[in-house]
Amino acid sequence: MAVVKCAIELGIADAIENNEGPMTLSELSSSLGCAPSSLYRIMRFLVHHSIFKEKPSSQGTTVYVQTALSRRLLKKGEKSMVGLLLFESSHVMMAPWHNLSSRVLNDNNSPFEGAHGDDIWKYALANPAHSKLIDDAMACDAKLVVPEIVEGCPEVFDGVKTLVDVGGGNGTTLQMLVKAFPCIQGINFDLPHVVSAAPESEGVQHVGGDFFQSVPKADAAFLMWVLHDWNDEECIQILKNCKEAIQSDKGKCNLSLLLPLDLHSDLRINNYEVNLYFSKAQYSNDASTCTLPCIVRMAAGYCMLFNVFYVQNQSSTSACSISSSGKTLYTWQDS
Ligand SMILES: C[S@@+](CC[C@H](N)C(=O)[O-])C[C@H]1O[C@@H](n2cnc3c(N)ncnc32)[C@H](O)[C@@H]1O
Repeated sequence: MAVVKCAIELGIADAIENNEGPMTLSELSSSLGCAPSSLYRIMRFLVHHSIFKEKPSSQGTTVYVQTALSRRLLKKGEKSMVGLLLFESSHVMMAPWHNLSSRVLNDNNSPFEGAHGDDIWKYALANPAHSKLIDDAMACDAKLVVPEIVEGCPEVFDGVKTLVDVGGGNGTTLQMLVKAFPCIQGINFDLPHVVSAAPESEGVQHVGGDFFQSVPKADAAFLMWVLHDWNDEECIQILKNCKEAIQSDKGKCNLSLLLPLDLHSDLRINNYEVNLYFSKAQYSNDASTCTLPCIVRMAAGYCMLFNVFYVQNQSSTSACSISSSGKTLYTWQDS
């Protein structure tokens, strides 16, 4: 993480991109204004981890070449992950790792609170610079993920006229969804200090509040990178408030499921299928089960988030199962 942060701060990927071609160590070090010997050690590490590539040049020297991964380290551009990497490698986010043993010894103790005295959201309220780091991190993730949602399962937005993004950050996600589906009116719902710093955007209304209290009314609720922050009881409260916000005779509900990877490690490697078993099978013509569009994401390396969209008024679910290559890996009753 430290070396990746160093590469971003030095602007290594930007220098190679601006050069419009591979660079030797001496070209790169003079472009960045640093000593070749120190830079060599950084580049050796980054090449070893396949972030940059090394190849022989026609002049017999070695040159450094950009890869798809190193382009994530460009400071600008739609595919840049710099915001997320600078957030995760910030002093504030690294400090809790030094409290890991106290978390193991005392399960109720959050490492973040141990390091900073408050949970991350209260800390962000009191520290606007950290709040902006969070927003920028999430926005750069959204720029990668939302186009996949738009392209991969546009049908989940069919008929949705109003969409509330619950914990929507600075509204980047909704801005992109509303652009892709202009019939949708977006409501970006987040804590008051977050929405007050969010940029205005056509088709997106910012609403400040607390999702543990209530969620603004809409045809559909959308949650991304939210439930992993909370325990089961808190997730249930958030989801209940989402359900309250959606009229029962219309709309779509976004159902999310978190699974610990240590329990379901085989989920990592296979293709996933989520089956919802309907008590009233109106979604499909005659079958009592169907596979719905589903987005599977890794969340922080320890759990998976399944986002399943279903039409709320068409049927009620009584059970859900997740299977991979025909083998049922997880079942979940009484939804
Ligand atoms: C990890 S971010 C996800 C942002 C956005 N959904 C995305 O994927 O880019 C979690 C968001 O939840 C918001 N949040 C935390 N507690 C909240 C609360 N009680 N009510 C509303 N929003 C909250 C945070 O401010 C933050 O923007």
